[in-house]
Amino acid sequence: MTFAPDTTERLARARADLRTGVPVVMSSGLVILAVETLTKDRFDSLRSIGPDPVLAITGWRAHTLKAHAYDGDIARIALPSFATVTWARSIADPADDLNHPMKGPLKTLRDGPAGPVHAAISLAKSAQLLPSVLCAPVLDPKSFAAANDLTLVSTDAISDPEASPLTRVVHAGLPMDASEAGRVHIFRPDDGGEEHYAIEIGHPDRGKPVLARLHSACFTGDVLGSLKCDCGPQLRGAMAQMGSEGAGVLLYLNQEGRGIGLANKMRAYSLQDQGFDTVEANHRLGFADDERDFRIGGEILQKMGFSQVRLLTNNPAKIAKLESCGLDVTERVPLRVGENRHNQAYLATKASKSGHLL
Ligand SMILES: Nc1nc2c(ncn2[C@@H]2O[C@H](COP(=O)(O)OP(=O)(O)OP(=O)(O)O)[C@@H](O)[C@H]2O)c(=O)[nH]1
Ligand SMILES: [Zn+2]
Repeated sequence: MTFAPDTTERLARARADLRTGVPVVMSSGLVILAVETLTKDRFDSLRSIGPDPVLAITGWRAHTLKAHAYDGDIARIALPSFATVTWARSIADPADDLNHPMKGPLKTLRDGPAGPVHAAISLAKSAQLLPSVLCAPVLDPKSFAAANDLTLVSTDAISDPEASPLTRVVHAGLPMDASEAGRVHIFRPDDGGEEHYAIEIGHPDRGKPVLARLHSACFTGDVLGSLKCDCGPQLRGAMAQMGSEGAGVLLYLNQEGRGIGLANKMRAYSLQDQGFDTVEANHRLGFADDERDFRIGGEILQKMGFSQVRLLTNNPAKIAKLESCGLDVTERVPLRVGENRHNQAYLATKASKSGHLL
């Protein structure tokens, strides 16, 4: 019997720590701080630990900064003696890139293990922060964490995260425009992450393919009626189709901004104001085109008793991911609604760069 948090619970704490600017200690012997929430005091403390702290960024961000990424999809930059919090932020955050394109010379490291640094960046991403961390080595991570009252996390657990199991916490009826026979189910992950919702329409037969949609949260499109994307019309179009067929299930997955979070999506929008397209903006921020984990959708559908789906989507990646979770996608049902003059280029980019079907 113990009250001590387990590996998953420690990860949840670590994400909260990074978001509040508190360092996290990794079992492989690194103390890390997220650049986005870095303060001068903590920066100075980290430097006082010893020599050789590094600033880690992703390969995408390194590419934008014309820095060598010897570690593949991440790069470790040796911290120059003149480095300040503002300097570190300018490396992590592309907001000012066009005004100050020359940040270097940046010396990236080739030697030494990159795996733990890779894990540290994954942790920052899962905290929905800019994917950049300051790392300093410590010889005895356990003692360092205990002495400073910091969270100690397993590097292996971050490097190889399993999808957290989801529990259905409640469901209740909800009459809606699309159908009066609506029901909302709330699913909560065990790891303290975002909850996801399933909107069930009618009484879909569990023995037959269900009309289904995996919708990723889009605050700007779903709530504000943004014309920059097609999410709002897709959400309402999918619900209307389920309503008119009398049955269906829409998963509302809280993976805002293709999994990078609303703050980062708005950073991407600000870059789009500067002329970059939706994919380029993600890359300049250091993210891949799409950071979503569709295993969540697969698990919810299976927990609800569905094994066969007719999937409303234009995105072949969603079909592939559901099938890899063991679901049978018997049909792709196209969902082309909501095109307007503001989102034409966005939709064209999704087709040309992300493989969306027209
Ligand atoms: N990072 C980023 N996310 C965006 C942008 N525009 C929209 N999104 C997000 O993209 C996601 C769109 O989700 P979906 O419509 O479910 O997915 P999709 O990949 O377009 O696939 P289908 O609509 O099923 O064809 C939402 O999470 C939006 O918040 C953008 O410019 N940048
Ligand atoms: Zn949208």
